[in-house]
Amino acid sequence: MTLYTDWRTLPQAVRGNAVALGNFDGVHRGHVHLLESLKMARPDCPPAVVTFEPHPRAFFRPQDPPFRLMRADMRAQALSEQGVDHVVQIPFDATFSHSGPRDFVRDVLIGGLDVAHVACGADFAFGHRRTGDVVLLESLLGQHGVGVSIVPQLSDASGPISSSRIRRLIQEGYPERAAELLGRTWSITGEVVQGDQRGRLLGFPTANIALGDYIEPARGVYAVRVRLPDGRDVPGVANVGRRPTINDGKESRLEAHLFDFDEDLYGQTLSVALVALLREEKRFKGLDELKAHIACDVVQARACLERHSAC
Ligand SMILES: Cc1cc2nc3c(=O)[nH]c(=O)nc-3n(C[C@H](O)[C@H](O)[C@H](O)COP(=O)(O)O)c2cc1C
Ligand SMILES: Nc1ncnc2c1ncn2[C@@H]1O[C@H](COP(=O)(O)OP(=O)(O)O)[C@@H](O)[C@H]1O
Repeated sequence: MTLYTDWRTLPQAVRGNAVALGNFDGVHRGHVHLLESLKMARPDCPPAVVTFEPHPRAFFRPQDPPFRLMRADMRAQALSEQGVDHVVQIPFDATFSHSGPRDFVRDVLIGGLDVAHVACGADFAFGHRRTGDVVLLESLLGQHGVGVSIVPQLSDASGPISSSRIRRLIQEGYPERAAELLGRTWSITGEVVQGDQRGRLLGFPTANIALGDYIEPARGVYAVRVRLPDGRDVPGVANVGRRPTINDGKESRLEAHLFDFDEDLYGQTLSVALVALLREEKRFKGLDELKAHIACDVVQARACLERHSAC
């Protein structure tokens, strides 16, 4: 998979492909269904994705709380795992946001990519003030002889599978249900930063990761699996929250304690998969009580991870 961030200078290999359009936050089962529909419509063309960064919602409402399910690099990797060879990630800036729907089709899809076919969801809206819809997209591309697959949202018993539904499940503390819709356990990827060096004193060192642009999951203690840069998967337990016992936590962060592990992790990029929520974050009377409770969390997390791996 190759990632391109300038649609004006795309090489020949990216032209003449079948293209799926969208934000693809989470690369969930609905997105995979869209990609499968694209591959079925044009089995003769390599599949490509045109997406945007930052997410348009973050560009228009920067004051809103973070909401991302996935970092852009992890999105590109997940798309690659679905057989996407080319990801065109358009920088969503003020100039781009002002281009109209006709500009987008003429300049990007035809001029930049010379698309052979396009697939998108029925609710795909594009161009300045979201004035372009799928009917306009079909009509504009039809003038160039390009077909469009408008793919209905994939649904389960509770309704359509969408990034916003997955976000709600994560915020409300249902990582297992979120995983069903994603097709994989939801994980947070980030660099391990320095904390207060208190974890080691407690007997439970924790790798601290800032939530950054990620949506804040329900605060509490989770059974986790931690993917290290060298590919090792280490079971562990993590706290997400503001650490009310210590009372110095101004912002919520993720702290993972890895089982049977004693290596320096500072500066490394980890992916922490939140498997199950074990309990809410609490304010304890003191560090001894916190320490005793973390020991119980470890036992519970180990049992929980064993149950999950047995499934
Ligand atoms: C499994 C686990 C559960 C935790 N639960 C709580 C909690 O309920 N309340 C709280 O205030 N802090 C909780 N913590 C956070 C600890 O206060 C924190 O990890 C410790 O102070 C170390 O901080 P440091 O990494 O900045 O040194 C928990 C940490 C772990 C690893
Ligand atoms: N089992 C482990 N789980 C998590 N971190 C570990 C573990 N063993 C060693 N470490 C290292 O210890 C650091 C955390 O120690 P801690 O005292 O909690 O410091 P900090 O407050 O900086 O997070 C981690 O960033 C990592 O480099």
